[in-house]
Amino acid sequence: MTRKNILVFRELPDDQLARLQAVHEVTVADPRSQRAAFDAALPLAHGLIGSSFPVDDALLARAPRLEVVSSVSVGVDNYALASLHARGILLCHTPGVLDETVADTVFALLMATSRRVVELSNLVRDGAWTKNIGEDLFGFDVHGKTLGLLGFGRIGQAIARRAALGFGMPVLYHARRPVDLAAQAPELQGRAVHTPLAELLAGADFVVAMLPLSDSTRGMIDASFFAAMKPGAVFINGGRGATVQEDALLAALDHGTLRAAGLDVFATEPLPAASPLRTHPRVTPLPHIGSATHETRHAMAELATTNLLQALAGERPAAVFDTASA
Ligand SMILES: NC(=O)C1=CN([C@@H]2O[C@H](COP(=O)(O)OP(=O)(O)OC[C@H]3O[C@@H](n4cnc5c(N)ncnc54)[C@H](OP(=O)(O)O)[C@@H]3O)[C@@H](O)[C@H]2O)C=CC1
Ligand SMILES: O=CC(=O)O
Repeated sequence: MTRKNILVFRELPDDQLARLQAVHEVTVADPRSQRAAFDAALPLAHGLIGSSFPVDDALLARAPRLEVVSSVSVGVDNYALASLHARGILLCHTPGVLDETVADTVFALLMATSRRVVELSNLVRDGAWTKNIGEDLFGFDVHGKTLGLLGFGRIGQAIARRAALGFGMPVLYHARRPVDLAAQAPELQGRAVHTPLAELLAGADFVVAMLPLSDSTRGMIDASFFAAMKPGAVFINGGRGATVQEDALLAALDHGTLRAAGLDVFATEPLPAASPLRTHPRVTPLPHIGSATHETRHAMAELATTNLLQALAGERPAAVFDTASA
């Protein structure tokens, strides 16, 4: 087989890099820190692999030989989908291998916000645990409360399983189409119910957004959304930051009835130092760590590498994103 040129734009584990180097010519160059090397390799590249960097129209215009882009992520909002589709460039991603880990992270945020884990841990660290804590520092139960899920795909369903089967939580979910639970998630039959958004927001004690970022979801979590939430409810975002209007979220915390927010994702990442979300007392912020365990990040890199090798060999990769659907 002809050796092709691969440009790795975000570090890969050594064993996956070795799989690529065994078959192809590989350049590793992070466009943020090794711009000149990246720019030199891009026009020759047949395949790109990496994550967390915008592969936009301008970048694609400088990559005339490109056949495949393999993202080490499930979300594809960093990619110029229309141009990829128009040029017939395959886009691969990593669905499925991170679902359980991301669902764990979302549950960590549910627990942290409702039981005030970070705040009370800091109280101990600060030497302020001088007597039994009083009601002013009590939390709220998670078990038995109602969970409202926005997005009920692979990860949403993994969150719903934890909530319904582990925590006895009724689950209301919102997606554009109801899911055939008998076929896709029989264990959630009778436990998760497709619900109109207004009804979900009025009934849920925890609202978890697990949405992709697209034209239809950008900014959809706005002031009217927060105003429609049950008083005292908690908001968690594990999907993409730009689905939320962050000013509206802050207003709901400061002037509305939102109890707390747990956020793994932000409209701008890393979160700017000046963002009030960084230090708000009722916000638990995380640095986009949904899938960040050793096991899962390795599984993502392995799937992305397999996708790329398959595509460059002229085979149908294991996980192709349908750019025509965007
Ligand atoms: N924090 C992190 O580290 C991570 C974040 N993510 C994010 O989570 C997203 C979801 O991943 P995954 O579960 O695998 O994706 P899926 O494609 O399996 O699920 C997406 C869900 O969102 C629903 N949805 C899409 N558009 C809308 C809309 N306009 N209104 C209501 N529901 C909508 C879909 O249903 P329907 O099409 O019927 O509307 C579906 O239920 C990723 O795209 C990524 O952005 C993923 C991994 C890690
Ligand atoms: O945000 C992470 C992803 O895999 O998408």
